[in-house]
Amino acid sequence: DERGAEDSSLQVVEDWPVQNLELGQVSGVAVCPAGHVHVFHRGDRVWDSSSFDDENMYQQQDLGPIQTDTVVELDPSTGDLVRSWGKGIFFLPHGLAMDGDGNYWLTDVAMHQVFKFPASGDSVPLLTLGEAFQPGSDDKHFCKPTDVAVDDSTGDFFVADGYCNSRVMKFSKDGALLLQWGRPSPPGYGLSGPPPGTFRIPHSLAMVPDRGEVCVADRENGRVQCFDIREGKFTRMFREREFGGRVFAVDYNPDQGGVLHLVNGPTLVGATLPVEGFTVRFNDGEILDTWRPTARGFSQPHDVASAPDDSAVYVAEIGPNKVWKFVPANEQPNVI
Ligand SMILES: O=C(N[C@@H](O)C(=O)O)c1ccccc1
Repeated sequence: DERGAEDSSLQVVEDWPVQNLELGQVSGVAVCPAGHVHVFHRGDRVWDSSSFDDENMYQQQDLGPIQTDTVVELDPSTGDLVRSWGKGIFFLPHGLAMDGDGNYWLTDVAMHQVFKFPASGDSVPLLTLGEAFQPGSDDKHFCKPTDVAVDDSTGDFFVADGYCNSRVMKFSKDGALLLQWGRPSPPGYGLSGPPPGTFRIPHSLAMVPDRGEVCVADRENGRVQCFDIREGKFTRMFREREFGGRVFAVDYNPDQGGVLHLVNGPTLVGATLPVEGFTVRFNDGEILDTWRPTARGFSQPHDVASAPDDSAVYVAEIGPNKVWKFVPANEQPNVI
């Protein structure tokens, strides 16, 4: 068969998860230190054009929190449900990250808040930032915060804030604001795109621990920007024509000498480039591989995750409301 020993290109694992998990819009995916796959989804809620008014106030607060478990833990090899939690807590799930202790870091765009929950899945948060349902852009408020990334060496964490702010904020492990940077991209710019340090929806974060950087999926600018974690100084950018105009999520994996996994998004206008995943070499931005779940590609991939020493890559997708698993072609489970 065509699976050569050297074929490390990623392929979707068919029938993973084996069971239908009845997920709602799948907004976040993360891999915990134990290698389990954790998924953040919206149950019966959807984010559509009626969800917010033009002051970014959530319009369905009267519905109360989602009444099904919004965090689902899956076995990495079968996709079987291991455990779920999060019933009665969230209104509009968005970002999910896990730290080296297996704690959950989540954002809710309706509540404009960032939460840390314990690995136990207990429903009492260890940390809550932002004022419930109150958007803002000062030190105590977010506006539809999108993601979190944790520096396990210090416990400091970064928040991508967000749809209606254009900044990255750095907090100490106790939630004290240490630093923030970023501003909205100015309208109109040349072929090289808007200046570094400006954003049009910082949508996803990836820690790059071995280089002391944090990378940001600058969604509507169709690029990834990286910054040093001490001063927030711009270090490098990844922006390839093949990405098209939107990059929804980014993940860093130290294997293969250090690679980024990223997913782009459907182009809103004009020529339709494929909606797919990219494996990009961190050192020079070379696209090493592109991958998609079907010939047609994704429809709305929303988050991507992987773990060191594990060749699997997981993608959360809104629309089909699925989580996909990809592995190198030469590691596909042997189907007899
Ligand atoms: O970006 C949007 N949604 C996704 O990213 C998401 O669902 O997280 C969105 C924007 C405007 C209106 C409706 C949805």
